[in-house]
This record gives sequence, structure tokens and C-alpha cells, in this order.
Amino acid sequence: MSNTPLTEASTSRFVRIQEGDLDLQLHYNDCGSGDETVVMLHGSGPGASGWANFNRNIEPLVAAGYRVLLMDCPGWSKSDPIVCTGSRSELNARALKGLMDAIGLDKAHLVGNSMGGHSAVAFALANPARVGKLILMGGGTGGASSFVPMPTEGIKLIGALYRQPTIENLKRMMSVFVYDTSSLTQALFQARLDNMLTRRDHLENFVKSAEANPKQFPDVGHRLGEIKAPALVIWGRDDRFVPLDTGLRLVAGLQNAELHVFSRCGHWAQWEHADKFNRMVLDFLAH
Ligand SMILES: O=C(O)/C=C/C(=O)/C=C/C=C(\O)C(=O)O
Repeated sequence: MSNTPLTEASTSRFVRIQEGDLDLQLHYNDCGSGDETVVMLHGSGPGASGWANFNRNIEPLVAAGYRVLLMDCPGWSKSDPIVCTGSRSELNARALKGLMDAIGLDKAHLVGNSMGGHSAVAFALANPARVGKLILMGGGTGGASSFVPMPTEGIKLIGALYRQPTIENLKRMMSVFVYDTSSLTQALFQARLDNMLTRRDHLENFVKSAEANPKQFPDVGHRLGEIKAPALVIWGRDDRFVPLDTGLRLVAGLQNAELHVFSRCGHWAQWEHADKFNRMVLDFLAH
């Protein structure tokens, strides 16, 4: 393996995809090489990207011999803008199929955070033969919480931030996002604010999409039993965006799933408990 450090810039790639009605330029990061590929799919917060969501998780997988791809979903980061009036989970799944077709990748393991989890499940339903294993954190959409009023406080704060992208609203959202707010540095806030404000078109399109169709991530709980891929479901006990009981629904519905719950953890398990998360993922993929 090369000793060159993995950076966002050195791994940044673009591809033009045509998948059904989608004709888009997508941005992704292509890290490492190996016989098996892990695709990571980010969440739906303003300014999110594959690199922002998973920067603590790439190196260990690359060091273990996996190729790691981070796809920026349509409407985020350096990927093309889009207004989504249907299922965004299915839109992202089609984009991923387009990316995999374009680069000649037949099959991948999928790691999805929140919206990324919803999208990974949508991809597995549409393309079962192209999925190895699934790792789902804080998402998958096996249905709404039975205990926490929806939309949750975190999802309401995301909506407010999309409508009014200010540093104050960003701090409000991020302080609910993680369990331990002392881990949130000024540098992290600034990077996230810069990401958001660089692409105001993405912010405006998200608001338009939600107005056109408030159910961007439909409940596919009734179809989870179709998914045979082994799944590791990982949740934060203190998740105030997508509550823990929705993770239980996934484990109840998927054919072959196990659940790990981190205490002292909000909606970003892969970042808040990165070392243990990375060990668990490596172990799950290897056995
Ligand atoms: O509305 C939903 O179900 C999904 C919400 C998210 O995907 C929120 C994710 C937020 C991030 O991961 C982020 O980095 O902003």
C-alpha cells in the first residue's frame, strides 16, 4: 500500500452517470485498493459530504485492504444539484447504481449513515445481487418511532438550518447531533458552515424538495424481509434525530441482522465512537 496520506483532494473524483431519468455529474472519493469495496453513504444534513461524515473511518479499512468509495449524493457537496419530488432514498440508490456501473464495480459492501442508511436499504431492495454486507447507523427506514414524536427535535433543527443557514442554527443542530458537545470544535463548525454556504443551491433545493414531498424517505418496513444481506445495525442510545427503537425495527425486519447500541452516543456513531466502530466494521466484514 502507498504511504501517501489519504486526503480529500487526492482522492476526489467525478463521474457522469445516466441511470433511468438521472443524468448527473457525481462527486466521490476513491480511497485505497483491494478485491472488496466498501461504499459509504452520508447523511442529509446541510453541508454533509462523504468526507465530512466518514473521515475517521476510511484509513482503517484502507489499511486492512479494502477499497473505500465515498459517494456524495445528488444535491450534496460537489455533486450536481437536484430537486427531489419522489423518494430520495430511491434517488440515491439509482445514483449509486449509476456510479457502480460507470466505474465497472459489480458489488460492494454498503455503510450508510442516516439518509445513507435509508439509501443503502433502498439499493439493497433494488439490486440485491450487488450488495455484500450492510452496515446501517441511525437510518434504514424500517418505519417511524413508536415512542418519540416525529419529526424529532433533530430533524426539525435540520429543517430550520436549511431554511436559515446561519452559524447559530448550525450550532443548535450540531449540539443535538452528538452526545458530547465538547467534541465539537470551532474548526469543525467553520468547515461545515463553509460547506453549506458554498452550495446555497443545494440548500434551496432541499427546501423545495421537502415542500414538494415531505416524505423524502418512505417507510419500507414491509419490505425489509426481502433483504438477505447480513446487516450490522449500529445506533446511538442518545440519538435525537432518528430514535433507537427505529433500529430495533430494522433488526426485527431484516432476515439476518445484529444490533450494537453505544451509550453516550448521538446520531453520529461512526464519528463519536470511531475506534470501536472501525474495529466492529472490520470484524463484521471479515467473518
Ligand atoms: O430525515 C432523516 O431521516 C435523515 C436525517 C439525516 O440523514 C441526518 C443526517 C445528518 C448528518 O449525518 C449530517 O452530517 O448532517
